[in-house]
Amino acid sequence: MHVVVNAATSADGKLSTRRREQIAISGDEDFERVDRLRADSDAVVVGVGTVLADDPHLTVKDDSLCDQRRERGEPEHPARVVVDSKARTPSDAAVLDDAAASYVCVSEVAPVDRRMDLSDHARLVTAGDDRVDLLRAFAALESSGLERIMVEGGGELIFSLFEVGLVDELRVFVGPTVIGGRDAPTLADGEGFVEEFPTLSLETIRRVGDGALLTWTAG
Ligand SMILES: NC(=O)C1=CN([C@@H]2O[C@H](COP(=O)(O)OP(=O)(O)OC[C@H]3O[C@@H](n4cnc5c(N)ncnc54)[C@H](O)[C@@H]3O)[C@@H](O)[C@H]2O)C=CC1
Ligand SMILES: Nc1nc(O)c(N)c(N[C@@H]2O[C@H](COP(=O)(O)O)[C@@H](O)[C@H]2O)n1
Repeated sequence: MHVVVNAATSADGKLSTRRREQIAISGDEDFERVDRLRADSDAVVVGVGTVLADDPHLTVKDDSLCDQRRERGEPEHPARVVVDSKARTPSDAAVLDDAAASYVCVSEVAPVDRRMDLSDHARLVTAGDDRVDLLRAFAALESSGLERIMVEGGGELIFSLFEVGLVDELRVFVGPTVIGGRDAPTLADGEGFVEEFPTLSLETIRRVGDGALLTWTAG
């Protein structure tokens, strides 16, 4: 399995505003790059915080990229995966529609009625007691044939993936906006590290529109 985390931050490192409302940090050129990365992935993963905030669809937008996937014998869109300990994903969430396969990773604390409801719309992966055990959940995804994983956020999930050593690559588009706000989400939130900080190797820096794309590998 290869896990790429991709996100867009403002120039001051925020993923969105303190209201946790989605804002377009990427410009057209970066959204096209993100679409190509989705098209090259078997699954796109987000945390439930992102689903509740943005209601994303996580499908490939460019029809020619969908055609190329079909020509390669792949489904038109990658699978969508939500990491959601308590099964809070709304049943009418866009990620659960019929456009592509959907997975919801839950923990044992998820209420049975919510699990039953979600199982009508998605394949459920149960891993962890009170929080999704990401190592077990990602191993289950790999067993289902999902090898090329793209993670789109948000900050809580990205931190946890670094914590358990699941990140192979980090691609960050740093855009020309300043958002500010001590409560605005950043690229890696969670508890934060106080020692044994994960370190990255910088592979490339490239100008994309009015921002910069930084590509790092985790060692
Ligand atoms: N600019 C960008 O590229 C992106 C921005 N966003 C923004 O990020 C914000 C949402 O991010 P967050 O609130 O951080 O939520 P998140 O999307 O990281 O989801 C976190 C939630 O996932 C669940 N979870 C289950 N097991 C977990 C585990 N082991 N580790 C971590 N979380 C686990 C928990 O319920 C937790 O509250 C929104 O404002 C959204 O707009 C989200 C994606 C990309
Ligand atoms: N790459 C990127 N740049 C931004 O500026 C963003 N705001 C995001 N957000 C992510 O994109 C998802 C929306 O996906 P759909 O267009 O609905 O398919 C959103 O939920 C974030 O994960 N990403």
